[in-house]
Amino acid sequence: MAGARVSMEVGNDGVALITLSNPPVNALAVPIIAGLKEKYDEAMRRNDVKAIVITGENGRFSGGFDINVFEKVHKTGDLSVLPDVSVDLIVNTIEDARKPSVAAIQGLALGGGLELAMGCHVRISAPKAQLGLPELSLGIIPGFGGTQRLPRLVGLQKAVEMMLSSKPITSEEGMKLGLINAVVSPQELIKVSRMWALDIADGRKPLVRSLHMTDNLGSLSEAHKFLMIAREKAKQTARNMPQHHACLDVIEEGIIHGGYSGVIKEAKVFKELVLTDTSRGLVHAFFAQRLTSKVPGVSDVGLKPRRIKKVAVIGGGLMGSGIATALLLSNTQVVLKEVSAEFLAKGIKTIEGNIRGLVTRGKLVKDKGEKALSLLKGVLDYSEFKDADMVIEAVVENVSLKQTIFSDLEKACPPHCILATNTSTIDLNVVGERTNSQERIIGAHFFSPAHIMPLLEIVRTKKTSAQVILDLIAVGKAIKKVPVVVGNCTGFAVNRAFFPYSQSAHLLANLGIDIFRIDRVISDFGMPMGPFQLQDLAGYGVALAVAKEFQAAFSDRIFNSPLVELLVKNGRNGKNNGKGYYIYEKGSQPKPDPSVLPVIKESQKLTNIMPDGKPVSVSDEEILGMILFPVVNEACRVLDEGVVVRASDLDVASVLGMSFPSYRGGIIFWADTVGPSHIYNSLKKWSILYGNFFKPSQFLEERATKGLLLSTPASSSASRSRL
Ligand SMILES: C[C@H](O)CC(=O)SCCNC(=O)CCNC(=O)[C@H](O)C(C)(C)COP(=O)(O)OP(=O)(O)OC[C@H]1O[C@@H](n2cnc3c(N)ncnc32)[C@H](O)[C@@H]1OP(=O)(O)O
Repeated sequence: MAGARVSMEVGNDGVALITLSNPPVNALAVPIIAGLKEKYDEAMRRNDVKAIVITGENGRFSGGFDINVFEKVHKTGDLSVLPDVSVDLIVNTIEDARKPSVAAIQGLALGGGLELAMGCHVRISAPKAQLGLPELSLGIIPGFGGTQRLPRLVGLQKAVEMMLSSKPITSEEGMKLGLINAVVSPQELIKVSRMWALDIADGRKPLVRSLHMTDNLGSLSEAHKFLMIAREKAKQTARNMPQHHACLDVIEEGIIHGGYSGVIKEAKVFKELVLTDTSRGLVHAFFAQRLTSKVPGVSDVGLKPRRIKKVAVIGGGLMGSGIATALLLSNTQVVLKEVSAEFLAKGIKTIEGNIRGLVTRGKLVKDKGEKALSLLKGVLDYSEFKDADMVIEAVVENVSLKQTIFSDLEKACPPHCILATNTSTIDLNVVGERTNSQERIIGAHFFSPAHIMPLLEIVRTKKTSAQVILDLIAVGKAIKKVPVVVGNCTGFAVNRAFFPYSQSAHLLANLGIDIFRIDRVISDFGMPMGPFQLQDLAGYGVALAVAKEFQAAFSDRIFNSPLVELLVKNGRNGKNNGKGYYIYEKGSQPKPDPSVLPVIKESQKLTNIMPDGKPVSVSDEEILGMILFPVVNEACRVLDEGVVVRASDLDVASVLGMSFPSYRGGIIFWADTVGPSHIYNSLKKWSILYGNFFKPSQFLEERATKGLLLSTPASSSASRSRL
């Protein structure tokens, strides 16, 4: 890895300062690990070295083992590229050395970075450093002794919580828990660490090997009981993922047979987990998410994002107030415009509710909440728009209303102001038809609730300028969203790719397959809920409106199901009125409602698509394919038309916008795991049996017949770019 190096300076005090340097996060790449070993060997040999301090360059200790190495293993299957760090470096070279080591932490010590620090005899930290073991979020477990040392330092309960949640704590909290020995100012960090190292070397302070500690572990029976509860919880929260149970097993090994046994088992299980599909999917998702803001022609042409100080939001409904909340929380001044005092008051109340709700749930400190609210101003006209840097329009989906607003905006806003719309259905070229500002018109497609859902689809037209796209990417990141740049088409990327999702569910229901079985198969796969429960939640009005949009745009591959209309006719309105496919009662889980079955029968009678009038007989695997392969098929068209920059952007969008399980890597990554030719052959078979809805797209057919993965980039001439 270019630029990765480890340096060592030996001071007159006899302390060797070892510095890790591998920008931007000092990841423990293979050359860094080799460099550390080499410097340690030198420090041990030299008589003028009494003690060692390890630190990281540029205010960061280390972001952990180099995740690129996992990607390499995933591509080659070759585990030999994983160096033996746990025993050879951390136990033998650092922890069991004759000379003491102190970790001087700043910024972050995550994963292998924290494990390296825990192998040292003392940890001194600057304030507000992030400390954590997020390995489970990559489908693996800590592999440099973290499963053993963390419980010994902070206690079993806290250690399990930190590992299973993958969430970091601050150095201040670490100090309270016993993970950190002292929190000092950044200016004093190295000085205090050197002194502490010398105090140990000269016997004034004890040398503590955390792997040998036992006093924080509690009794064996308490540990057993706690781990049993943790396993039960993991069954619910981490379905389909092996790393949570594996982590608990490895922790238990160390509690029963001692830390060193635990370290040995950890290393073995770590290597096994690296090869799982879960790790492949999660590592892919990690890099894919970081790639979305790299947009050719936008982020690589030397442009710098402009500062967006003031944003005007038009419309204080659910979306507008959610968007305003997200902006306020990132310290942006927001002007909220509504058409009447009554609507404005309602919008402001929703924003206040959003922010105070975060405070109540402990997700935001009160002062920050109040500061955010102080940045909000409600208005009824455009006078405050004269110095706005960006406007986000979030009114109802009405073409002529939006056109009027955009032509008003052109007059009310300064020429540099970005004009964004949150439309999820209307063509952006049509929205800006009555303006001469096409280059600064852009889509900012948030997902509801906008202050919580992490995806932001940035919709560009052929005329949107690169500067405006870059600015919106920067705003998206500032408000903690993951921006994905997409082209202008019905449904954009996520809603477009997933429109067949509920359609196929309806098609199966009309073929006589039990809807509750369909939902179970889909939630077993890892979606948060099945398509019917999702429809109940979103509301039938939304289902009907969305179906209409897609019917108009893609009439060649639509299944027209009368079911939702029949439900509405029968007084059902989903979760809204407590009566949908499921029964909704306060305080209990939704229960399948048998009284919906006659309505489904009526729909089956109307569509009359069951072969010989009899329900079709299919396996669970076929149900999964019949629901998700049409989604893959439409995702292929999205790729073919160049609606997304790259296949992995669609993976990220599917995970963050549709809650497709991240451990399956995203819709295209998963499809490539299943195999394009299997998907193609299945769709072809079903299209013969059940019609055009399943007909494979040209892109899928080509990939399948040529034996190519769907994620393989198309040659630029072959794809019909919308970007
Ligand atoms: C054996 C061990 O137990 C196994 C391990 O240690 S596994 C690794 C455990 N560590 C982690 O999971 C941390 C992963 N990293 C992160 O969460 C975040 O990157 C961070 C909190 C460190 C920094 O976040 P942020 O400042 O927002 O920067 P972010 O954009 O995420 O990352 C900056 C760059 O560093 C890279 N990076 C971050 N951590 C990395 C790592 N551990 N290895 C390789 N690259 C890493 C990112 O890919 C990104 O690269 P890019 O600029 O080319 O896109």
